[in-house]
Amino acid sequence: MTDHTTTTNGHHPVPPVELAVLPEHPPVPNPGDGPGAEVVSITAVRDRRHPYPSATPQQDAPADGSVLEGEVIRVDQPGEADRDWRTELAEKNRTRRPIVPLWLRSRAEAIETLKWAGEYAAYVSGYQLARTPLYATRLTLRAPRGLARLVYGMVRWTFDLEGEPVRLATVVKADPESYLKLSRQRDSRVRLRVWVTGAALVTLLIASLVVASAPTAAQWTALAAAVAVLGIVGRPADRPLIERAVIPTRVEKLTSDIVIRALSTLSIAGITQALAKNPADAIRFVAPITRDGPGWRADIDLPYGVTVGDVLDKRDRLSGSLRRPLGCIWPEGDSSVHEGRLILWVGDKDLSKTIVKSPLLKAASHDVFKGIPFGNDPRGRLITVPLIENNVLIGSLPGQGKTASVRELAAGVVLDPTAEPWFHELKGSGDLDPYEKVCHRYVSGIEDEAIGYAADSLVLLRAEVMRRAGVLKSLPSDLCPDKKVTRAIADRRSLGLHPLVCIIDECQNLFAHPKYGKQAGEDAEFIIKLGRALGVVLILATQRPDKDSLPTGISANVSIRFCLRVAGQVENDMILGTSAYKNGIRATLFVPGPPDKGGDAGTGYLVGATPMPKVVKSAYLDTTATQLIADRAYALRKAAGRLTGHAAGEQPAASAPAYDLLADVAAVLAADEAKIWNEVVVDRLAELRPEVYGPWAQQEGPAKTAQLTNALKPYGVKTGQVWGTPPGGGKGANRIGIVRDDILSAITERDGKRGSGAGS
Ligand SMILES: Nc1ncnc2c1ncn2[C@@H]1O[C@H](COP(=O)(O)OP(=O)(O)OP(=O)(O)O)[C@@H](O)[C@H]1O
Repeated sequence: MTDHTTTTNGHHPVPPVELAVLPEHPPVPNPGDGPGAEVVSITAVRDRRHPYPSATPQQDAPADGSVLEGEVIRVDQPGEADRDWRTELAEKNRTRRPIVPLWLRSRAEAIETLKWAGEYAAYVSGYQLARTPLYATRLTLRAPRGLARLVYGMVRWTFDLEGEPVRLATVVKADPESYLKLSRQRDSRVRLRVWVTGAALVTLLIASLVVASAPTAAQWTALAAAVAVLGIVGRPADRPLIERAVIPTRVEKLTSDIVIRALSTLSIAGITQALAKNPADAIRFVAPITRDGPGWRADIDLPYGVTVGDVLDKRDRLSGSLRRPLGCIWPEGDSSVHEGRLILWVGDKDLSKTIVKSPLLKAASHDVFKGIPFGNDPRGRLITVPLIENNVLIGSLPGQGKTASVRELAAGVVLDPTAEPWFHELKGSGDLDPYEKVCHRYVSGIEDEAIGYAADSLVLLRAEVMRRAGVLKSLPSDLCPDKKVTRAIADRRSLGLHPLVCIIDECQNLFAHPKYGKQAGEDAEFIIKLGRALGVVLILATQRPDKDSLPTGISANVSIRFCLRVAGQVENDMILGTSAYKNGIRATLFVPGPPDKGGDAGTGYLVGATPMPKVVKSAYLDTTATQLIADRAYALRKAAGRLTGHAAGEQPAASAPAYDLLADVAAVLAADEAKIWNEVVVDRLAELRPEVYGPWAQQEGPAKTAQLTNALKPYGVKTGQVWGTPPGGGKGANRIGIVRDDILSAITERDGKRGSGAGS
């Protein structure tokens, strides 16, 4: 490393000239000093002491001839760096290996692993049990050979026939001494062995007599055992009895050599150069390579100057070098450490060929406040998307799995009977049709009418957001301390703050529409910004993520993004957020096409749902499975009395906006009514538009009054105590009511704003 110098000076700023080197201590007299000592040049000595000799002696002294005091200090100090044991301890803590194996730390993963083990054991047992007749036949066929082998072996052993060739050799050699010795040994052996064999035969005979007099089952068992033993003895050397239930896995163990070899073939200049300079230490493994889920995990520090993004770009080459299918290779960064930290996970199974089963398939019901099980990461861990207080944007090229992902999220929504589904599928393919019967609002189509319906939904949703804001604000703080919708608040039906999930699949057809597009974009942005805390969730899916089809106000404000295969950086960053591509989150690495053609459809980058961006394969529900879930949701909702709107057979309002509250209130007030009670206004509104205000009028007392108070709040109209008399006549009283002039001024103010083009 280059050894740079710098200077310190206690008194003056350091001038840009080389400083005089002053000895720290006065010079100690040298025995060589004195008469006759060698005379040396002081400049030459200085130059020798200084790591970088001065080019010209003239530059040594400052121009004014003054001497500056100071000391030359090297930037890189010699010797070992002082180590701070606390820092080292912190580092060790950070990199320590888990006491409990990774798969045991997550309950879900542990259950999954045990399930695999159980399934494997059950499969092997089933496989072998099914083959017992085959094994029995084999043993029976081999039993005669086994009997022959047994008899032959016993005879040879009893009469010590193994020694026969040696005894014959002594005869041939005419060696009587050895022959006699061997014969004596044989005779004594045979004497003993004849007794042993005789005893064995007698035992066998007694056993046979016992079996002959035993019940038939015992006889068959004994016969089976005898045949089995003889069959085993008679087996040919090259043919095993039992067949393997599974072909042994050929997945190569991941080792550091394999990883280094693979990284070195990626043609990344930084890696190639570092390996050439220092093959042993260029690529560092910060932890041992371990099993992590159904695959191997290597934590690597790439050479200086190389980032994980460089490696992500070459995933296909990595697949070739590691000799594993592309769907098994999942390099990931850990930017919480640094940009060069690579976590290379090599799976046993190809993710693209895996179909993830939705846990919702068997769920009786679901709670959207717990998030929606969405899919698996490459390590087979379930990933849940938190829906409440979020909005979701899904994007990809056509045919990469957007609708399938939307279907899974929709399944979680419909299975929560408290959630109100507003589903719009603007391609007309009918992919969400199974859910139609449970939706409060539903449309499927690409024609203007369907687009207009979706646009109306956003207008209504915007008004709903405003209404909810008023209701939430008026809730006492002990009931709603955080001013946001919680499960408890959502369950209070009278408040109307239940989760409302609006899905717009193929939303580019709405936002790029010449008539509805602009307003729909503004409404969607408004809903995304304000609806989060109010239980209103927007899920948008698009196959054309450009700024005309996806207003930037939307793409900038959604909190959860799922990007399946896209064509390039621009689309990638439109869906996943600015700089995602630069940071190595690149949905361009997925292979186009459905799984049966080797593609990665259904696999994408999920950002915002987990602390770090994740590759996730969404759970797949085909039409039959979706239908099953929808049927279950329908039954649930029917039982809970939660089939509303479209599901209850209501026709959509002819055009948006469905109602204009201020205009309606103004319409029900007579010109001479300066002040009027809320309850009277609500009754008149219900008469005017029963489909909209009918439910308001059905409420009793304070709730009825509060309904109008809350609904007027977003318009800046306040209610207060006003004097009035009951409509049918009676005693006058002070009750909560409105002032007609307040309504008229709110209308004037709003219309003035609209006229000047200032939207909210
Ligand atoms: N999670 C998944 N698992 C397995 N296969 C999937 C998955 N998602 C999608 N596929 C496959 O990809 C095909 C296309 O999926 P899908 O219709 O959801 O794509 P899309 O992006 O909505 O297409 P388009 O933009 O044309 O509407 C499906 O028919 C299915 O075969």
